[in-house]
Amino acid sequence: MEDFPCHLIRCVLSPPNLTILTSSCRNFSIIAHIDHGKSTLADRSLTGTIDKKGKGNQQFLDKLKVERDRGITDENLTPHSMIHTYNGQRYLLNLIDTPGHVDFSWEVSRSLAACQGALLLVDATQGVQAQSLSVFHVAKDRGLEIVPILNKIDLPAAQPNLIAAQMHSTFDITPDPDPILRISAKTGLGVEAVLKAIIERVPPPQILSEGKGERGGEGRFKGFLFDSSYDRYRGVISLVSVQSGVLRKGDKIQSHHTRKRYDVIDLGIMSPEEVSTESLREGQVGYVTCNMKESSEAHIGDTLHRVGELVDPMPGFKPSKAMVYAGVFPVDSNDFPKLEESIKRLTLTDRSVTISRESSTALGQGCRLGFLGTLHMDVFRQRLEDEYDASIIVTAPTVPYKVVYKDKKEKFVSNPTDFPDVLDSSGKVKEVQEPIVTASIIVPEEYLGEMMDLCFTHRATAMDHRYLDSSGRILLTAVLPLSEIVTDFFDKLKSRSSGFASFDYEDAGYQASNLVKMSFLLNSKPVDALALIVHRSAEQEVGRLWVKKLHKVIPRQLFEVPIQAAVGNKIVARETLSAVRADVTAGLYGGHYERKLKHLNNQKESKKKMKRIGNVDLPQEAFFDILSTKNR
Ligand SMILES: Nc1nc2c(ncn2[C@@H]2O[C@H](COP(=O)(O)OP(=O)(O)OP(=O)(O)O)[C@@H](O)[C@H]2O)c(=O)[nH]1
Repeated sequence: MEDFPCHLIRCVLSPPNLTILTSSCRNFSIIAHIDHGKSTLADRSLTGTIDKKGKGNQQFLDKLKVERDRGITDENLTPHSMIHTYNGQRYLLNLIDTPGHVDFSWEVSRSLAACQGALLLVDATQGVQAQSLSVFHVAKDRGLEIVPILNKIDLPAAQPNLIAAQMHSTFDITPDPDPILRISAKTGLGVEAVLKAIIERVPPPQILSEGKGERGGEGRFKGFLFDSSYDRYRGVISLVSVQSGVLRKGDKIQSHHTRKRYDVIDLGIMSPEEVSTESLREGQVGYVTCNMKESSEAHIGDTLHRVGELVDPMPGFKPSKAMVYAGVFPVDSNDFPKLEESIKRLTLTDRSVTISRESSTALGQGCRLGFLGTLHMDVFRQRLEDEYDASIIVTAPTVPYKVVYKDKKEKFVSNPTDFPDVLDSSGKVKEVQEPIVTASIIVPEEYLGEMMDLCFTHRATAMDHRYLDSSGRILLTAVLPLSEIVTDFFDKLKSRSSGFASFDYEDAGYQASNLVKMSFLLNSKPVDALALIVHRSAEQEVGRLWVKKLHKVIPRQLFEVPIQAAVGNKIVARETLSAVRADVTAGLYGGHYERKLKHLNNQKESKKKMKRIGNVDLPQEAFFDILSTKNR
């Protein structure tokens, strides 16, 4: 029998001598759109009370503006454990938090991998939003038991019947008997039924009996590392879901991925604060500290085992994949060490950001950062701006393009400077592919036209829409190139729908595309830092737009400067910056007209010469104006 003593849970939450069967463990998460009541329900169900100061409200206030605007919840995944008695039997309920946005799909799926069920929470006044829909799909694909819940039914504006119908059709729920629970997390109405549903509907963790361990009788220890955090004094704190066996203090463990070995210093459960226990057993979810110094050593999705007791690793481990890249440079290049330090400090708590150094002739030394998505980038940028108090230049985001060669080799290119020049002339390149996403937009029907138009102008394909309910809310889906949504798509979506549209997207792989590298020439000389990758159909438009922008910010020179946008050898757009006219005849009083003409002709000649050999220096401010995403 797989019993385990819960020494410390017992002290905090339950009577002495408590033992719990693995079959009485329930690991679940709550998936919800921002403000639909996730924290309130977690507080209410796990502690039975709501902190008067309102933990939910605290989180509400702590949230970065960008997180609120874009509709995501805190990306800190902390499990909470509690004991609940039902029908005379005690159950250990582990709530594993999940980020609400699919930018973090990798984090969503890793935290869902540690669960067997998910509470799908929908606000009865707001209805289903795009974020709830995409996280729902991830949970469904993982085969989790979904418990649909309608929250905030106490509010006068609640429309429980209408929203329930919306949930039936959107989530493909059979209405008879209706599995949707109707609750008010705030007043506590119906919350008891939620706990009952977790116990009755969510299956217990499946114990994978690996070979017997050295301790005989216990299966081999196998832990799934699904999150980690960093503490200045204790190093890396890993959150682990125990798949089989037992882990105790002092055990020697090994990472399957890195093969590095560690000594377990402390372990325990989260209830909701860390509560140290003697052991973590199969079915349990808890924290482990060992002598792991760097957060980069904790690979999310990795399998941990006891040294010398090999186990089959958990399937599907893949390191996080950056989907959006941007360069970050200090405005004053002397500040680079300080900027790098701030970035490193931030990545201690957000390991999904990739960093490499980048140097640009125009902007000096900087870092190239890779993010999971656009929102992740915006959140990181805002944190960086808060942390690092000098100005930074964040270059326009790019996505990782895939260059496929005729000899079947593939190369990922995320910096336009490395993009092949003119595909046809090299002869080696077969095609270029770009990442695409499946986008979902939920919007009232009167904005459907605007939304379709927006998608069309961003190269959408496979556009489809359907009504979610009788109140006229529509789900619009489309396949869009990721590069089209990394800049200002979200802002346009919000302004063209008067703020009513909610938007989310999922990775949909790669697709061949007619992409070209656009270079910009100042006085016929290319400026590397300005190169862009654009779709062939937009080359004229983008070229014209950019030369106009450059024309505005480049200071006039003593000679005329052509500003050109080129694709290969073809100039697609041009503006001419006129010369500053120095009045060379100003000092000539009287005299013959031909004397003046001679001076003017001399000036013309020397300007021609200057133009031939002259370099146009772009001042730092001009780069700031042009490259900064804020001005795009
Ligand atoms: N009237 C009413 N208000 C509720 C209910 N549940 C939550 N709220 C309120 O809705 C707001 C958002 O609730 P949260 O629990 O913070 O929502 P959340 O989904 O966790 O949001 P984030 O933490 O920001 O992601 C708070 O002001 C809550 O007090 C409910 O059942 N009824």
